[in-house]
Amino acid sequence: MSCADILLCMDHVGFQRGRRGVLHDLSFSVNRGELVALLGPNGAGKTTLLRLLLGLARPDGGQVWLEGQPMATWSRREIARRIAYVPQGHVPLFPYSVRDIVGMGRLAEAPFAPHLREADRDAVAHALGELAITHLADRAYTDLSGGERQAVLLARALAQGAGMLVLDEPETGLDYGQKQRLYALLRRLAGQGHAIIATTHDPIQAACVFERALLLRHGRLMADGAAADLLLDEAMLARLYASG
Ligand SMILES: Nc1ncnc2c1ncn2[C@@H]1O[C@H](COP(=O)(O)OP(=O)(O)OP(=O)(O)O)[C@@H](O)[C@H]1O
Repeated sequence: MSCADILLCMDHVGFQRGRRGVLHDLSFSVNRGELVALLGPNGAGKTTLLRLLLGLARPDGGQVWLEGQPMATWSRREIARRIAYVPQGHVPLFPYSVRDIVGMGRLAEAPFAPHLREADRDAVAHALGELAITHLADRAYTDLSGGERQAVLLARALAQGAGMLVLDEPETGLDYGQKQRLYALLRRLAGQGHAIIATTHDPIQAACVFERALLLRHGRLMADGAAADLLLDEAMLARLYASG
């Protein structure tokens, strides 16, 4: 597989924790405009795979490529300008306002700026509006519900302005309305050319929202194909989620 002209590419990637193999010989690529769901049982290696895609962990074998260059050659700031990450279960330390948290998404653009510039403030306002949380802008992040915090982290990722979004179980804690807005937003962003990869534990919902699915089991890629084909196939889901 050639990774030269591809946005993000994994080429025969393996990853170990101690002596235990967590990911084995993974090869796939994600291009601009793709909306990709990553599914697999608990412990399959989904979060680990995302960490490799973000350059937060290094493979023990194979190579991760970003825009045709090995991930290890990019600086953290260069990666942050290209990939925004919404992690699982973020624990806040300080009572920053929602506006400040979302504004932190602009740091990759202007890390040494003493204040947000007008373009940054516009990006923050736009992101708050997209997630329908403008009314929370002056509230302390630490005082919000889990679902509200999740929406704030999504807004921060959006404000970052990166071309790729990596989301770890983004619908966790969101109510029905917020989930529908999230899915509509992801589809809109993909339509505008963003590449999006998100883990989820809901295959039926993912079949409706995502175009492509990657199925991971015991750290191996079991299938990579059209989400509606893979995720509405009961035999496929039974194999993916079989115990043991
Ligand atoms: N810090 C760590 N130290 C040792 N092993 C770890 C660590 N983090 C994860 N693992 C192991 O690596 C494997 C993959 O974990 P990972 O979190 O990537 O799975 P996951 O598919 O995201 O699971 P879930 O759906 O439960 O979030 C699991 O067996 C897990 O126990």
